[in-house]
Amino acid sequence: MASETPLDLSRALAELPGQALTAQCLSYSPYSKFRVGAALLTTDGQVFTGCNVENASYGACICAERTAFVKAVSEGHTSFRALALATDLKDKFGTPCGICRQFMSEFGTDLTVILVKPSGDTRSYPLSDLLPIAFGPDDL
Ligand SMILES: O=c1ccn([C@H]2C[C@H](O)[C@@H](CO)O2)c(=O)[nH]1
Ligand SMILES: [Zn+2]
Repeated sequence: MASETPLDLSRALAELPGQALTAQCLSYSPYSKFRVGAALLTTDGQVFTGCNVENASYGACICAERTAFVKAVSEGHTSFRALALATDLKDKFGTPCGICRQFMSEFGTDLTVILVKPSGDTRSYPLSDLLPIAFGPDDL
């Protein structure tokens, strides 16, 4: 396969918010009614989507971000470029919970996290800004 060009990367990044919004449609959230979607871009240009999946045993709920990461890692991917996160919040940007920040940081804190409003508005942060001085694999 040909190596990824900068044009491919900018197109992949531009498409990621829409893919997170599409993934949000599959949210299984009958308890919180808080619908979340995620789209995760690997460094080799593949995209894995995820949504939050809730459970009658509330503690068993899994967030959209971790759904996307578990799908990707279980298919052999451990190198990631960006994750887009879509919520229904209109007046502010929804942000990843603490567990997800830690979970994502396992695979590198240079990940770009793209927050997405229902309007399609975005705001991006390096994961290292969302989880400074993280505890990670190099600390063990
Ligand atoms: O970044 C977040 C924050 C929350 N949730 C989910 C967990 C639960 O299903 C619902 C309410 O917390 O939203 C996510 O998927 N991602
Ligand atoms: Zn979370």
